[in-house]
Amino acid sequence: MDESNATCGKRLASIGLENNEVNRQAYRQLLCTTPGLGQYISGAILFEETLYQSTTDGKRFVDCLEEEDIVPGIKVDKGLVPLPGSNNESWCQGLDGLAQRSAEYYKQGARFAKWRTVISIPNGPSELAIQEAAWGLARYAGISQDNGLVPIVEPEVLLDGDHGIDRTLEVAEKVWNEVFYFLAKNNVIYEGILLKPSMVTPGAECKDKKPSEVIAEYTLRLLKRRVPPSVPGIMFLSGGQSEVEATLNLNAMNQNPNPWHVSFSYARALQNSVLKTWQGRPENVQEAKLALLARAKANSLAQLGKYSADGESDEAKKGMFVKGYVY
Ligand SMILES: O=P(O)(O)OC[C@H]1O[C@](O)(COP(=O)(O)O)[C@@H](O)[C@@H]1O
Repeated sequence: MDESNATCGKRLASIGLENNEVNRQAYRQLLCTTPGLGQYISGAILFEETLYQSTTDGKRFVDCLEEEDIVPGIKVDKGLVPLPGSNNESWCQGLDGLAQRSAEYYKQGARFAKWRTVISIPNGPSELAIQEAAWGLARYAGISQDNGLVPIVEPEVLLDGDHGIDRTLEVAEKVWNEVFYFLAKNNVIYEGILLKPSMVTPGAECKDKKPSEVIAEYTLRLLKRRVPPSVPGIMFLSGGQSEVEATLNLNAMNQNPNPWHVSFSYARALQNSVLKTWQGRPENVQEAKLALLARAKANSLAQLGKYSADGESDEAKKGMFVKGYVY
């Protein structure tokens, strides 16, 4: 639930709400005060505004989460900007002043951090963009650990493009190669990081769609080739997949043993039916909380390999990919 204000605005616009602090607070309040959520969710990434925000009754969101045994985290990157000298690619800002900000976030209750950068397959990816993404993630990870925060390392390989699944695997291998190279150079402790990768899927516009079993097989192949077993957890992003697709893919990955805890850190694939149920109306809040619990439970089962899609709604099966989506 760490959407930057611009991204949160897109989510609110999808249900006809204005992007202002009151509406963002109302939405985050719905999420943070869902009783029982802690049975299925162990951490929540917050945007800076939310870390310092309270409910309308004056209770800090951080305290609401802690009561549910949900560990609060903080998105620390400052977003994407064009990367000069590249093929219309981007780089992620936020290293300046990061040590001081991280120390402040820790005081406010954050115990982990997130930095999201992106790699575009149709635009290259150029060596420069991959190196820049990897270096930024590694520098951020070192600074986070130095300030007591567990860094989530997120180089998102975007879904955009008509390439097949083999091309995604090839690019993802390159990206994780560089990421671990620079993590090592920065003396980052592997036992104290979490990864947030994209699943290895065909591009969104590729005609050759693949079933969950194949996506799971490719994604695990990537992880086994590139991720040391000392890394404790892999929390996937959903990247525009439908809620059901993201859950089925995670479930398929957990059908067989692997050295990590393979789980989820979804935004859209947890929140879509919640938003659609809520519609910004106070009378829908209870039902929206139930929708959140249902998605959280489904993914909690999937990280044990025990999920079945029987009875899922049509809304949950709708894809959320938007071509050229810029956060
Ligand atoms: O905060 P940003 O940079 O706008 O990122 C957008 C979203 O990307 C994520 O990292 C992954 O989201 P999805 O699961 O929707 O792909 C979220 O945590 C975040 O809200």
